[in-house]
Order: sequence, then structure tokens, then C-alpha cells
Amino acid sequence: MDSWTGHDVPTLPGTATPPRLYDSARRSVSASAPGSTATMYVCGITPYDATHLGHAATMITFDLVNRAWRDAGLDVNYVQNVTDIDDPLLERATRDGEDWIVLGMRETALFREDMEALRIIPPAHYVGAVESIPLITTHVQELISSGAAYMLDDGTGDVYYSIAAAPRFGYESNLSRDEMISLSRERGGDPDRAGKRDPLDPLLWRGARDGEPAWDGGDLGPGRPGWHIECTTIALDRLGETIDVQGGGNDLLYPHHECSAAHAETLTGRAPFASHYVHAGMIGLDGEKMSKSKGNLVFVSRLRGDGVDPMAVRLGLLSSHYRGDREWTDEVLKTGEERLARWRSAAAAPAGPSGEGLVAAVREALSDDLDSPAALAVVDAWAEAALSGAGDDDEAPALMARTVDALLGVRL
Ligand SMILES: Nc1ncnc2c1ncn2[C@@H]1O[C@H](COS(=O)(=O)NC(=O)[C@@H](N)CS)[C@@H](O)[C@H]1O
Ligand SMILES: [Zn+2]
Repeated sequence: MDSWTGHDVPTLPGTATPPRLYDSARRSVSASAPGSTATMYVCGITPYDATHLGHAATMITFDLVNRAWRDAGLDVNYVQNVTDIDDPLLERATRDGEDWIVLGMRETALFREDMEALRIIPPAHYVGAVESIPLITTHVQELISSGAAYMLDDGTGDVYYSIAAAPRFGYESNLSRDEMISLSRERGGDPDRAGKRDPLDPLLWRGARDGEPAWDGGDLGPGRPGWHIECTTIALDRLGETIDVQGGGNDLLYPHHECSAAHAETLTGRAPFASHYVHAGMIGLDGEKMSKSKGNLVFVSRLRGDGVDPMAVRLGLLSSHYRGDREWTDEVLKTGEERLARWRSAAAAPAGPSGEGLVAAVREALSDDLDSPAALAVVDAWAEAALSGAGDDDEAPALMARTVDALLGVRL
């Protein structure tokens, strides 16, 4: 599947160190230490209701990781999926009386457009679940033959992964069994289904049902893939057996990322699947998580249609720390617009305080678990000074513009 169009990313004097990131498994911040090529898998959209500000905030979070790694002189192999087949997509298509394929394609196209407008560096591989089905069925069959998965004997053809195959299952989310059971029920799992060896066992393959799309599953019989295995297969295929960062919003921590990682570790025999399990907080609106089920969505395309500068949206989302659950409000947008205008006039100033000093301070903030509020404050202070005529570095304004572009993705 095509990704979206990229843009130039300026280089800056000197190089940064790879960012320190919070890992949900170890519940602590530690240095990311990729080899010469950093590998990152980020869970992309299920293509309907795209692109709301929650999607945007999470994609910006991992764009900061991408930019910080590039600033540290690393190549980045960034992979993102599109869940272009899954229950919620089929349900939405049925609700709207729409062909699910057309719905998925249209929403994915809109997502790509919004990603370009927000200046998110495109992934090297942008991969759909449907195109991955042949490899998914191979992985499911491997799990069955190793005894780590089983087909229910109720004639549905449904195949489940046995969490007993994952000795440390739960190490990523650090949740109690009860918490896992309730989250599994809440987020697409089926802990109460009869015939499963363990209520927490996740679905790998759903046998064909009347009225549902189905694909040839080889020895599995016709059906369609489960959710978690999709992300395991795409990551293993495009990134390798272990990766530096597995990313997404914190709504994916359990069951999705826990199960995806467990599937990978069983298939490869190597653990941990990811060195850092990185999760972005939820963007809310009026006190509720912005989510499709609640329908309380603010769309990037709507804001763009109303003439809002996407760079102001980006600055609004960067003004709070990525790991916090935070609210989108008119105030956040207004502050973003004011900050953008101020930075643009400061970048046009004849001189300002030391540009090198600014680069170092922004790097320092972002390397500390992507502390974008601190980075914005550093640039605010520099802009304040430059606009009041302080500082005599006449190359600083141009360097400031390059810095916020390269590290924050904000084009002035
Ligand atoms: N309110 C929100 N705030 C922040 N991130 C969100 C929010 N809602 C969804 N996301 C993130 O946006 C990405 C796409 O979300 S999604 O469309 O629901 N799709 C999925 O979660 C799956 N396709 C992942 S494989 C995911 O990383 C998800 O964690
Ligand atoms: Zn995923």
C-alpha cells in the first residue's frame, strides 16, 4: 500500500544522542539504543472516522521519535499498518450501507492527506492487513504446529493463540488477570467464549461466516485474520525479529500490544519483541476520550477546511506531554495559532540569542522522553528575546526556523 508524500527534513549542526523513552513494560525511562538503523512499528488507523485529533496526536508523537533518531545520525526503518479488515470497519460499513472496501480506501486517502498537512514523515512501509493475509496464515499455521495455537472444535474454524505459550504474558502491560479480562472484553476480545483454553486467549483467525468477507486460509480453511496477529506479521516481515520501538496510543497497551508481542516472541523464540513499548496518551474532548464509539471527534480535515493552519494544530498537540491523557479545547488551538504567529515573526528578526544554544536546548528537551512542552518553552524564550532586540547572532533566526522544522516538524 502506498505511503504518503514526504518532505525535506533539514539537518542541524552537530548531532544529538538517541532519545530516552518511557517503556511501558519496565515502567521507566531509558535510552533508546538502536543500531545504525532504528526500527519502529506504529499501529495505524482502522480506516473510518479518520483523521481525528487522537490519531493525529499519536502520529505526531512517533514523528518526534523519528526526527530525534535522524538528528542522532541514524537511518530509521519506520513501518505502519492499516487495519483495512476487521470487525469495527465491517460494522461501520454496514451501518452506513457502504461497501467496506470503498470506505477503507476513502478514509485511508484522507488520512494520508492529513498526515502530509501535519508534516508527519511517511513510514518506509505502509502495509494493509488484507495484503498481509498470506503471510498471516503462514504464521497462524506455524503457531498451531508448535502447539501454541488451536482451532476450536465448534465447527466455526476459529483459531486462538494459547497465552500459556507466553511464559511472561502480561509483562508489557503489568496488569492483573482481572484487569486483563475486563479490558479484553472492552476492546474487542471474547473472554467469555466457550471452548477456549484460557479466557484471555486471543483470536488469530476467524473462520468464514455468511455475509462476511473471507480469504483462502490454506489448511486453516476460509476466513479472515484476527487483529493482533496482523501487527505481529507486518512487523516481523518488514522489521525483523526484534525492534526498537513498538508504538501506538495507550488504548492499545492491552490486549493489542501485549498479544502482538507475545505472538512475535512465540514465533521467533526471541524476547523482548521490542526494547521500548511506547504509548501515547489519549486525546479527549469535554472530558471524554475522543473515540469513534463515542462519536465526539474533531477532525483534522474539518479544521483545515475551516482555514486552520495545520502547523497551529501540530503546535497545539505538542503543547502537552505525549504520555498524558489530555484534552483538546478551543483554547489549545488558539494558543497554538498565537505561538505560530510569534515564532514566524521571530524567525524574520534580524538577529537573536545564540542559535547553537537554541539547538542544544531543544535537543536536550526532546531527548528527555520527548518533552515537547519544555522544547516549546525554550523556543518561546528565544523568540521573546529576538523580538525584543536582544542577542546579536544574525544567523540564529534562520537556524531557529530549521530547528523547529527538523525536530518538531513545524514549518514556519
Ligand atoms: N483518542 C485518542 N488519542 C490518542 N491516540 C488515539 C486515540 N484514538 C486512537 N488513537 C490511536 O490512533 C491510532 C489509530 O487508532 S484506530 O484508528 O483506532 N486504529 C487502531 O487502533 C488499530 N488499527 C491499530 S492496529 C492508534 O495508534 C490508536 O492508539
Ligand atoms: Zn496494531
